Amino acid sequence: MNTKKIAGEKAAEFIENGMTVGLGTGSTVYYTIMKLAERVRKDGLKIRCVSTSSKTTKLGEQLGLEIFSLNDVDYIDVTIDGADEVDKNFNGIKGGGGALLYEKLVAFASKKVIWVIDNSKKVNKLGKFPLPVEVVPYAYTHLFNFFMESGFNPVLREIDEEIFKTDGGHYIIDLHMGVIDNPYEFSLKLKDIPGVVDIGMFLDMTDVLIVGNEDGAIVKLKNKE
Ligand SMILES: O=C(CO)[C@H](O)[C@H](O)COP(=O)(O)O
Repeated sequence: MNTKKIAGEKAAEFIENGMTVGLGTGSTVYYTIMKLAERVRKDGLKIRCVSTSSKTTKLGEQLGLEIFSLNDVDYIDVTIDGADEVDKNFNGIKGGGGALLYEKLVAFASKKVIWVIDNSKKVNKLGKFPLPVEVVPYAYTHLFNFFMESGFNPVLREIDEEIFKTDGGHYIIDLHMGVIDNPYEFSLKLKDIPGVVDIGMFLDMTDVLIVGNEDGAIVKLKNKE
């Protein structure tokens, strides 16, 4: 049973004619994008989309979805995205796929944010998943050393032995912290460091969580059981 598919496809049901839709990045929202493209093709669903990464733009365009730049829309009705881990308050860590900055910008411009995950992503406290920090390349060695001295166990993200570059032209340093006891305080502390562009901690941004299980999708609304 593909629980990512179950969650991803369920989320597509939240999209209605005429909406502007934020398309997240990753292997779960992939199924949402496939389903939306199917509805556009078969049912004549009319939507405008804003993408969170070059990867998603490529997929969306291949499937015939209309992709607009974030600056060309006034707002986004609903954004659907994945997450790497999520706590009971719908706070989470994202950026495993390296798209955290654009994902956060798109979420911020959205009236509603839906996350699609499978059961394995649920945690009591954030921090098991390494926290991605997007940094300016100009200063990355200094930031890396600072994180090292602070005991944050930094790892510079590489792919095929090359430094990974985000769509925004930045680098990512993943912090292997373990449990983060006060995510709000820690988030402010990190974002205050010169050269940190953004971090993969998404606090108070998500309204709906869709969890894919063997038995189907569970839809949870924020602050409701
Ligand atoms: O934040 C992300 C990309 O930057 C993804 O949403 C996150 O990594 C989850 O991906 P997947 O659905 O493939 O597990």
